[in-house]
Amino acid sequence: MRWLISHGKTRSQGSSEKKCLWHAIVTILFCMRFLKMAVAIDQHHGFRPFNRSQRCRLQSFTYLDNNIAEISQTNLNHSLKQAFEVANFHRSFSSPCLPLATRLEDKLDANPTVEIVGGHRAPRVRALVVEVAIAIASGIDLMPVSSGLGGAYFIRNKSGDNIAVTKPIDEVGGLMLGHSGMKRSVRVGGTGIREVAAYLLDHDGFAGVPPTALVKINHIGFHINNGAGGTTVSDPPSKVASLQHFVDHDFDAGELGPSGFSVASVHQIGIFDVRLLNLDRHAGNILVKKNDHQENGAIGVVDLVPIDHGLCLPEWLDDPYFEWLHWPQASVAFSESELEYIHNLDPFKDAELLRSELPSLGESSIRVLILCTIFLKQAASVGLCLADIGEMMTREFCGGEENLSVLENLCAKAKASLVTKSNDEDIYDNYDDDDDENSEKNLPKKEEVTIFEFDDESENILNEVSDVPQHVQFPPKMASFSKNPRFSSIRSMPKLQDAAASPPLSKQDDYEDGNTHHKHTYITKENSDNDSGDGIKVGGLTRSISCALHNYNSEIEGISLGDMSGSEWKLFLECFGMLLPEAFEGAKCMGSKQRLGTSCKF
Ligand SMILES: Nc1ncnc2c1ncn2[C@@H]1O[C@H](COP(=O)(O)OP(=O)(O)OP(=O)(O)O)[C@@H](O)[C@H]1O
Repeated sequence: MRWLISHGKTRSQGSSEKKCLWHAIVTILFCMRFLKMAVAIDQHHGFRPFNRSQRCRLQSFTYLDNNIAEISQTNLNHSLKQAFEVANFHRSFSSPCLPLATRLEDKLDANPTVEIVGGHRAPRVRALVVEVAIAIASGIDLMPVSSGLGGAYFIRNKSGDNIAVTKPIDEVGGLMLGHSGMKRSVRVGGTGIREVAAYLLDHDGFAGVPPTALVKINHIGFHINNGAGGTTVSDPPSKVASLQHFVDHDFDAGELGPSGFSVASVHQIGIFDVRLLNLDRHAGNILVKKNDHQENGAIGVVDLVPIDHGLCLPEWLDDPYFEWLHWPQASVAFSESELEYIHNLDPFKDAELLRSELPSLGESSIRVLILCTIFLKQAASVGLCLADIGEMMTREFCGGEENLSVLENLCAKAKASLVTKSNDEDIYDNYDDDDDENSEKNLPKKEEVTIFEFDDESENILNEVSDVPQHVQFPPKMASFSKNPRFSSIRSMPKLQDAAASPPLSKQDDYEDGNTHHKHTYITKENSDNDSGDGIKVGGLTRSISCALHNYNSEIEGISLGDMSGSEWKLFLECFGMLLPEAFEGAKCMGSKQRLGTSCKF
């Protein structure tokens, strides 16, 4: 190797410098292949010629080899340099043969330390994983992040610079996998996949979501819950986690306030949040990078970087949190290029992307994306601004009561008309009351869905987590109607309880949507005595919602989109589309100028 480097260097002084550099790289790749074979032999056969540190070095080269196509020329040189440093080639590989690994640190090396398990096709993630793999191979420690709700770690390179942030999916706020998380509509264990979905959906880096992947990562520094609330090192954990590129920043938006932010940067994040129905866009989740200093020392141009997308794409329409909603920039009309970007969004293509890249993301969440994107496109096309749109999606507190958002009301109305249409067409003839009595037989047992043991096999973990939402649909508990005077047309809608906001009509309902085929088990129990509270009238039938999983049943609110068959969903979208123009008229009554006033400048 030494010869190789010096050979490359000497020749590179001549005219064919570039050619020689590539010659050296190709030769190195050749050597890597050889080393890779050695690693394979080392891992899969009883004969283990390498000790721990040698194995680490070999792995760092193997990662580089596997991912070399993804790395740009600059990164390649940098990564090669780092890999050489890690490998520390002045030490010989001709170590004596060692006995089978018995030490803990040797056990750790039995598997690769970082492996992509979701979002393979996303740009720039392989380079990120290579960098992290090299850092881990060099023996760095994980640094728990002090801010946030816990469960995040910084990963540093050998020089001590942060290069990535990783969040194991089982460490969110100490909650159990599969249970309701910080928001009921996103389960614990479902946040990592949403972080990756957000990156995949941020086409052309429009909002600036940092490269993110879902990985299986093996590091002794992870917190292990051993059941007794303590940490043990006897069984080093292999965890599924989101892995995100670390973005150098100076503040978060909460520390600075919005006055220095450009209209475009606020719009880009806002448009993104609307599409994905982000429930958690608080100011701490917007990083701020200074670009410029004004003469008076004030902060000039800044870049905004959105992070923490674990609470996007909920399983049903939930109440989003948009920090930017009352920032003046949100009331400025969209620019031509923003309108073009919105116009070019294709929600069905996005849905396909998620289905193919992240198959364990539930269909109900994908429908939320489709619906919100359609809403955004239509709203922007009639001239609504970001603040108008965000307001229509946000619930309103009125007299101590939470009212459904305008968007939710529109969906409830569309669902109600769907039921009416469906009844007219007699599509529910197959509904059988007798079957309903047996419905609980079809339910997953309580333990099956409430207990999620962490498993070494990441795919199993992801499937377990995703199984819950796919089998159990929670019919919405309806809140009262929006009383927002801006949306007079919505106010005239009937009360939801009477409007039959579509609880499921059969225990099992297959639907086809695009290339996928889904089966849902609904949880219903007939109770004709109860037509108040949870009782919802549907086409003359009144049912109360009985859920075997009591801890999930209480306080669940929101309109579910996942409980419709494929044909119902199509019909629903049609109805929804027809309701939009009238709703937008109401929103337009109050123009952005009125909200902004005249003295507002950026
Ligand atoms: N990509 C990143 N680049 C730089 N810093 C980051 C990045 N991601 C997270 N951080 C830092 O880590 C902190 C915690 O991250 P994050 O907000 O994603 O975790 P969290 O535990 O979900 O927090 P919370 O839910 O309270 O917002 C952030 O406040 C930020 O300082």
